[in-house]
Amino acid sequence: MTRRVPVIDIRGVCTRFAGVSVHEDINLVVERGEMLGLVGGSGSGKTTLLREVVGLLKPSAGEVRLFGHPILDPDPDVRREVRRRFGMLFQHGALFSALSVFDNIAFPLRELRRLDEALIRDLVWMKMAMVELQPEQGHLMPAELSGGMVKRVALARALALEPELLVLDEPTAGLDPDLSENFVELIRMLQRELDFTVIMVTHDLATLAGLATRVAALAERRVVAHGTLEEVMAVDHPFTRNFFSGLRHTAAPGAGA
Ligand SMILES: Nc1ncnc2c1ncn2[C@@H]1O[C@H](COP(=O)(O)OP(=O)(O)OP(=O)(O)O)[C@@H](O)[C@H]1O
Repeated sequence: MTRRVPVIDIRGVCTRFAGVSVHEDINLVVERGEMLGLVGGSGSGKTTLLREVVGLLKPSAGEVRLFGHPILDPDPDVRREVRRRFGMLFQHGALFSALSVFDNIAFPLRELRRLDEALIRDLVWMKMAMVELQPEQGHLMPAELSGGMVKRVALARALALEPELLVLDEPTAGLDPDLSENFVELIRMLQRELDFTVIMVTHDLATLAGLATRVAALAERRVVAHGTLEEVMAVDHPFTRNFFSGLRHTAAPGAGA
């Protein structure tokens, strides 16, 4: 029987900045269709790990493989092929401020695919419809958008190449609870429809409970808990006790599993 290649395979990753260790021997596997929520205290290295997953940062030791290939494969053709298979929504620099909504969403299509403009237009409009934006909103500039719209445009851009993997850094940060809930529902609906895999960093318990099928907790430079939300909540560690204390007092989480 052949084993399915994991979407993300983080192997023995160690990260040091100027001699200070942030990660020591991180090992995590994300299988196809999973939505992994990464949690951890401030400065525990969550965003750094996401940057290593997408190849923006090289770990000091160990490696990250996406779809069976090292994200930093020496062959540029392999790197480009892997790059086309994931989309990302990072908290900072979510949109290019000098580009319209349309051009933001078209950006990865122009950068990583050779397509004619008529096809790009159709694809951009399709992605806009997916995130409930009207075609006439395509000419708006990022500064003219509400916080919720910025998130939806950034999501449309992350989905432009029909990725198999979506990488989300604090997807609901800065949204009020209603907008946050709508955005979580939109991601959940799109995931059911498009069947992509997700890795996300979040501080928000509602986002975690609403989306994550698995959770990994980073503390003391390591993964201290990994499993379903219920399993991770049950781990007796100072970080998990503190982080989940709010959830324990509310109704059972409606995890996206
Ligand atoms: N490029 C860098 N150079 C030096 N130190 C860095 C760099 N990037 C991150 N760090 C340090 O690594 C540690 C982890 O940072 P990171 O942003 O990954 O944490 P985080 O868990 O995402 O935190 P938060 O929840 O506050 O966003 C921090 O101490 C940070 O100062």
